[in-house]
Formats: sequence, structure tokens, C-alpha cells
Amino acid sequence: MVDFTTTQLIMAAGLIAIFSRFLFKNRDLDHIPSVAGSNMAFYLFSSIEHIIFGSTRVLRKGYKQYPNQAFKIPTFDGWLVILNGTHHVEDIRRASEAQMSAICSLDAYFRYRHTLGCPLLDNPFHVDVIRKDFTRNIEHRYEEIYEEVVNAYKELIPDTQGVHFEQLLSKYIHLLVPYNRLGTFEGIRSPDSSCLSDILSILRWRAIIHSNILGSRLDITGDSPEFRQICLGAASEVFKGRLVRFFPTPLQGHASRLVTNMRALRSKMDQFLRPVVDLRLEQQKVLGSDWQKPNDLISWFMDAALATGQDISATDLSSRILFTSFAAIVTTAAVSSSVRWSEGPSPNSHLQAATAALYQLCLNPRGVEAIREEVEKVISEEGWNKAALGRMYYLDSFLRETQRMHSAGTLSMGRTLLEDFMFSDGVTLPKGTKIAVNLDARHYDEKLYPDPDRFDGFRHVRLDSDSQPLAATPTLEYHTFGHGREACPGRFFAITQLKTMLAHLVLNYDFRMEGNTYPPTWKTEVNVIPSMFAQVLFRRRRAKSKA
Ligand code: HEM
Repeated sequence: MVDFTTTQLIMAAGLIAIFSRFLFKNRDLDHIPSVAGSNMAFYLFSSIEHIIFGSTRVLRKGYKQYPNQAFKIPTFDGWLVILNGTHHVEDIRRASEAQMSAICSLDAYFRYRHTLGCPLLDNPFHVDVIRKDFTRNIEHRYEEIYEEVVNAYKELIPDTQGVHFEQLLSKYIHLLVPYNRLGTFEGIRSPDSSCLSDILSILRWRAIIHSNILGSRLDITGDSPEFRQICLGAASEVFKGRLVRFFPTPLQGHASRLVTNMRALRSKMDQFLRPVVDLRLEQQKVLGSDWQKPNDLISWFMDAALATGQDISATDLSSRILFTSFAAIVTTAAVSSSVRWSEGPSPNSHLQAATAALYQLCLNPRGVEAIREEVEKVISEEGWNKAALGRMYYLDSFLRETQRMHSAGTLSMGRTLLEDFMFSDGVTLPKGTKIAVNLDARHYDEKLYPDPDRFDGFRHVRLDSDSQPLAATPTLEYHTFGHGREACPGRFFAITQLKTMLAHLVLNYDFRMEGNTYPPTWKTEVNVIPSMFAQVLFRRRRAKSKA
């Protein structure tokens, strides 16, 4: 936990950082306009406003003032160039590995080198593994994913029917989002209360770690509470790396020990993995090509390490497992965090996406009916499998619309230029510049989305389903998962899991939320965090239950 003295130290370091970033700011960006002005007072005010109130105001102002152009905003890390135009998105999508890098931007933001170590940055083979082996395996492991989803719901929203007294039968289960506080609804205080983050964390660790990442044949699985705790811990500890950025570069190594507990987590993960890795190396040696190795993330990582000329080490794999866990939970620069560093659920992009979808389902009962009808039809024809999810077009559109309006970040496609770069409109930016696409303003641009402030769950449904833009598919006007070579490699898994969760939910539960507006979000820097206090109530449906 960060104590008061440490907090003061961080704040002082933060202020010094802003001053020094201003004094040593990049003069090569003088040709790029700034909505905040360029003098010291503006720089300071805008950097602090950005942290306290989030970046939405300044980004929308810049979008109006400089349509289709670039502008810059001051941040703790110096100027950040914001790109407003569709041609900019296309330019980034087409850029080569030698021209710009996402991982450099992420390192600059989270200081991975001080929390996860440099090998991960120098040879990011884990990203390819997630994009290829991990994603390819979703289909034939789908049964396990589905089973875990059903079990997690059963465990956390117990079926009160037939278990409790008659008077309890009609009551809803309280599901507080995401903190576990008892609340009331229609004067009823429910005896059973759980919180969404519990469900999602169980789903995540069973369905992602247990089934898909580590594989069920291992001794260590997502079912181990300690293992789960380590992975959850990684999400918030890696995120705290953001604070390391406030310290001067030579002190950042020490600062990371002060503000994060990453070293301890890495060593605990190492203890879990070492025996497994050693055993596999031994079996490989003894059995050679006769060895039927487990088809799981550790094997894929080991193969990828060898293929890229790197020695296999448990320490390195530990760091990559923790990173994958972090990426799946916090999901990089674009996704939400919580500054409640020491308590509450870990920030989580699945949680963010599922929470936003759940709120919108509660606000759109007619949408729920249409999705329910679709899910019932598809499941009765196909059963639960990946192909069936692919036929749930209403549900997919609903998710895409939720992510359009409630993405977890205001920016996307953060990149660092590795060489001078000229965009197709002739704007040239120097090597080292940090850039990002204005996700929030573009997702609310009426030229891209007519009537953009209205949530229209079926806005993306097409009569010809083959042409429907899907929730997992980046397009030039939808940036939730980034775009191009470095788009989120875990997006197909994320959408598979979200669709399974929501399809199961509408089929098996009724739900209601207090209030009839979208609960207020909390914004800081580029992060948008759904309300932590809305109350959603669940009741098991009596008819047509499918699971
Ligand atoms: C709703 C859930 C998710 C959202 C909204 C999301 C969003 C993103 C975005 C915006 C990026 C940056 C893309 C770019 O710059 O073009 C990203 C990168 C990434 N995501 Fe996701 N993501 C999600 C779930 C996941 C999951 C489940 C995994 C892993 C299983 C994952 C692993 C990664 C990794 C490894 C990267 C790349 C990091 C790097 O390049 O170093 N994400 N994600």
C-alpha cells in the first residue's frame, strides 16, 4: 500500500516532472498547434486538469478546432500529438515496424522495463503467441470456456429457486457493480449479494488462465487461489508503474521498488513456473520427438522463445505470463485503471467492457428481448460453440455499440515514432514523437456515426450479415482494439468471452438497474472507468432456461 509519505513524494516528483517536461519540451513540435496554449501556465494547468478530470474536454475541443488535423496536448510525459483524421488512422495502420512502435509507447507510459524487465521489450514474442496459437485454440477449447462461464455464474449468483423460503423466490439477487456493498431495491434487502468483479475474476481465471492459457493438464491452474492472486496482483502492480514515470530517469529503477510490488510477484510466479518448465525441458530431452507436449501457453511461449533464438528461462516466462495477465486485465494504454491502488477490484478491461454492456442492457429492455430471441434460436439450432457465437449478430452489434460509446480509454493506437514520419497530408513528425488517435472524439463524430449521442444497440446490424462490422474487428472509424499490425492480439478471445457471458446472462437471468440513465463514469488521464456504485439486480429466469 502506498502510504502518505510516499504519496507526497510521488506528488512532488510529479510536479517537478511537469516543469522539467515543459522546460525541455520538444521544439521540433512547434509547428503542431496546441489547444492548451504553449506557455508554462497553460502547460501546467492542462497537465494537471488531464489527471484530475480526464482528457475528454481537451480532446473534443481539439477535434472541433483542428478537424482532420494533428494537435498536441501536454502530459506528464511531454507533448503528445493527437491525430483526428481517418487518413491518420490509415497511415498508422499501414506503417511498418521500423517506423513506429506500440510497445515503446506502452513502456514510456507504464515503464515496463522497471516492472517486467527488458527482455520482454527487446523480444516481444508473447504478442505473436497470443495473436496466433492462443487465438487459434479458442475454437477447440470453447467447450471449456463455456463450462467455466456457466459455473462461475452458478457459483456467484446462486439459484435461489427451491432453495430458499417461498417468500424469497421472487426476489432478485443483488449484484453491486463492482464493489460488494449491500443495497436495497423496491424495499427488499437481498440475502445474497455478490459483485460483478467477483464473477469476472472467476471467469477470467478459469476461462482464460485455466482453460486457455495454462492448460488443464498443469498442476498450477487458475483454480489455485494463490496463482489467481498473483495474476490479479500483476494487473494493479504493473499499472502502478505509471507512477514511476514521475521520477527522473536515473531514479526510476529505485522508484519502481518504492511504488510497486512487482519484484515480489515476479519471484512468486517464478516459484510456480520453475518446476513446470524444468520438467518440460527434461521430458523434451529424454523423449525427444516422441514427447507429446501439452498444448498450452507455456509450451507456446517455450517454442516461441527457441524460435526467436532466446534461451528458455522460468524467470522470463514468469514475466510474460504476468504481462499477458495484465494485458488481458488492464489492457494497455487504452484501457481503464483505478487509482484505488490498495483496495477494491483490479482495473480490468473485461470488467469495463462487461460492466458497460450490462448497464446498457439494463437501460434497453427491448434490446434484451431481441438478443434473447436471437440467442435462443441460434443455440437451439447449433448448441453452444464458437460458430453459434458467430451467428449472434444482434449481440455483436450491441457489444460494438457499447464499446463505441463506452471505450475504456479516450485515446487509441498509441505509438512512438522510431524515425521521422510524414503522414499522407504532408505533416511531418520527428523521431521520438509520441502519437495517438483521438478515439473518444471520433467515436462521437456525427459524420462517422449519425446521432452519435444516442445508444443504438443494433446500429451495426446489416441485412447482409457478411458485411456487418463486428465487435472484434477494427475499422477506420472504430478504435476500441486499436488497428493495424499492433491491434490487440487478444481481441477475439475477449469478444468470445464477453459474448458467452452476455448470451448466457440474457438466456438465464432477468436483471434490473436502479435509475434510468447510464451511471456516471470517472475519468483520469486517458482512462474512463464505469461507475463503481450502480446497483444491478439479478433473478434466475424460470422458463426456457438453457443451462
Ligand atoms: C475488452 C477487452 C480488451 C480491450 C478493449 C483491449 C484493447 C487493446 C488495445 C486498444 C490495445 C492496443 C492496440 C493498438 O495500439 O493498436 C491492446 C493491446 C494488447 N492487448 Fe488487448 N484488449 C482487450 C483484451 C485483451 C485480452 C483478453 C488479451 C490477452 C489474452 C489482450 C492482450 C493484449 C496484448 C498482449 C496487447 C499488446 C501489447 C503490446 O503490443 O505490447 N487484450 N489491447
